[in-house]
Amino acid sequence: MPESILSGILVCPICMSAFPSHHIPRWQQRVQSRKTRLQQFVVTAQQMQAIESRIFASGMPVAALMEKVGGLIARRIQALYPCDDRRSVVGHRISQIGVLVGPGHNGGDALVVARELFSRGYRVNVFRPLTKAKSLTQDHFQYLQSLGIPVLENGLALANQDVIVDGLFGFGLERPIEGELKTLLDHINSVSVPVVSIDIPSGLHCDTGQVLGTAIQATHTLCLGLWKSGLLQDSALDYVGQASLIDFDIPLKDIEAVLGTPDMLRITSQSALSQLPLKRPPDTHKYRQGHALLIGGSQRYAGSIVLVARGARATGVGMLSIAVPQSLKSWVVSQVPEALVIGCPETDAGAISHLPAELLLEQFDAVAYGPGVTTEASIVLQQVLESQCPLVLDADALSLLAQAESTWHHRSVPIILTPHPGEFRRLFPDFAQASLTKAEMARRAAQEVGAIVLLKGARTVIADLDGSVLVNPESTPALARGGSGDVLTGLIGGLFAQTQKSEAVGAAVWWHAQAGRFVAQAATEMGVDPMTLSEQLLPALQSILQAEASS
Ligand SMILES: NC(=O)C1=CN([C@@H]2O[C@H](COP(=O)(O)OP(=O)(O)OC[C@H]3O[C@@H](n4cnc5c(N)ncnc54)[C@H](O)[C@@H]3O)[C@@H](O)[C@H]2O)[C@@H](O)CC1
Ligand SMILES: [K+]
Repeated sequence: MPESILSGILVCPICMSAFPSHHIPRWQQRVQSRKTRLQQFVVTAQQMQAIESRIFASGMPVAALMEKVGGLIARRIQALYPCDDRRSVVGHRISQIGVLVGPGHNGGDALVVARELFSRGYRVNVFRPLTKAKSLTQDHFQYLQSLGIPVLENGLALANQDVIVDGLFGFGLERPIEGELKTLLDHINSVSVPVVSIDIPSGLHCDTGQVLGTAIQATHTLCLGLWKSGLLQDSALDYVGQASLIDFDIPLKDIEAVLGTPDMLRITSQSALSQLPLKRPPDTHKYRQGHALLIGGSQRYAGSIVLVARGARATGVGMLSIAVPQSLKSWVVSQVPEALVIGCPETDAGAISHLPAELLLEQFDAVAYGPGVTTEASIVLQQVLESQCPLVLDADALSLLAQAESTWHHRSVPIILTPHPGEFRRLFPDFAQASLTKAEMARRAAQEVGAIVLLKGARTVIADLDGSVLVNPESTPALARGGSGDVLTGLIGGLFAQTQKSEAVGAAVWWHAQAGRFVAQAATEMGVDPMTLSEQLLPALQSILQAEASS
């Protein structure tokens, strides 16, 4: 497909779309769209079993599926760790692979992988710590022995391999790993041999991501078929390593039959880019592009409101108003010259005491309130809650909200809460339980109060009022830094003012995380300060759009 370059963006010469790929053949589009949708689904062990049962009931033999999956895993491992054929000195080639085999079908997969890699020239050593096995797994083991593939007597010898394949337990793990097995896994974790885990790192709970006794710290996790919920939990991140999906062509109809309207979805580039960049009608004017009001700042935390404003500015919002303590007004004007800055009466400590009566909140399409306001600003909270305006509440506003009466619950106009885990605990003590996943905590909170709840973390989740949850699967620890949340609040406020759609919240979270990754790549994780982050929001988005257009 020929492409022309306009202002540095790859565009289709036929219709000038930034996505020339839409002219690819229909069958290819169907395959592409299936792959895109597949990346969005998240399942529990029970749901995966139900999907698997449907496939088997439709006639797919269990052994055939295992063979197919094992072959795909072997190919991926071969690409990650090419075999040392002694003819090449390029790349990280390896010769010895140790395969840890469990009693169930995760172990069966591992045995197919072992056999395939053996046939492709790798030296393979298998270790099977538990002798009882499901019959298919046992059959594979018997065949593997007949091929002369060595079986290790002692699992500690796995530490001498170039790479370890972990096929001990998958989604069938049902109790904590103890005794000799625990010693073995702890030993594997203590040596610096790369580990590729099949489906999930052995020891992680498939649904909650909690460690049952101990768990493998994988270098790569090759998740089979559909993303398992446990891999998307903050607590799993130390174990999962680099995670990717092995698509073994599960029919969409079986996924849809089991998941129905999915109650949890991963945010993907494709889903976020269906929102971003926001489309502007050619004949638009500034008042049609949303008017956002940002309320924040105090003498003590003066800079936060500027970071919010810089986030909002990147969204292209038509009009930006900013309410700050009177004493900060001229400085904020100098930082955000395009904004209408409103000086508010302030307390002795330099916080906003109340919003001026002439400031009509109803004229705004969204109000973002909270960063830097201190916990003195409780009158302002009442004023914004009583307005008929969509609200984004963050930072100190959430601490104030935790002390407020519950009259704001199920407000008729949207309200978006953006707590980090500490703020969430103060707001929703009943739902902040270690036994619940973050998604479940956010879901219960959202339904209890009738608000969109964005619970921050390494894997931020967003719960909507209808019980659905989005999880952002890619981010960077570089964003764990004072002020980066202010930029996010601005992004949400700016996007929501223009769209009035809850999808804007997921798009903002994705954009913020991708910008963090973009800056970290150019300037290391240390370089992701909130000012730089806010400056790079648009270059990051542009770079992703270009990559998508040329792929
Ligand atoms: N879902 C799918 O569509 C597919 C799944 N496959 C594989 O099958 C796996 C699931 O297989 P299984 O259901 O057999 O489960 P697992 O292979 O995870 O293991 C279950 C076995 O381990 C035992 N076990 C559980 N916890 C234990 C513990 N703490 N200590 C000792 N033994 C313990 C159980 O009694 C059972 O025998 C997946 O993770 C995946 O690797 C693939 O083969 C093909 C397709
Ligand atoms: K595993």
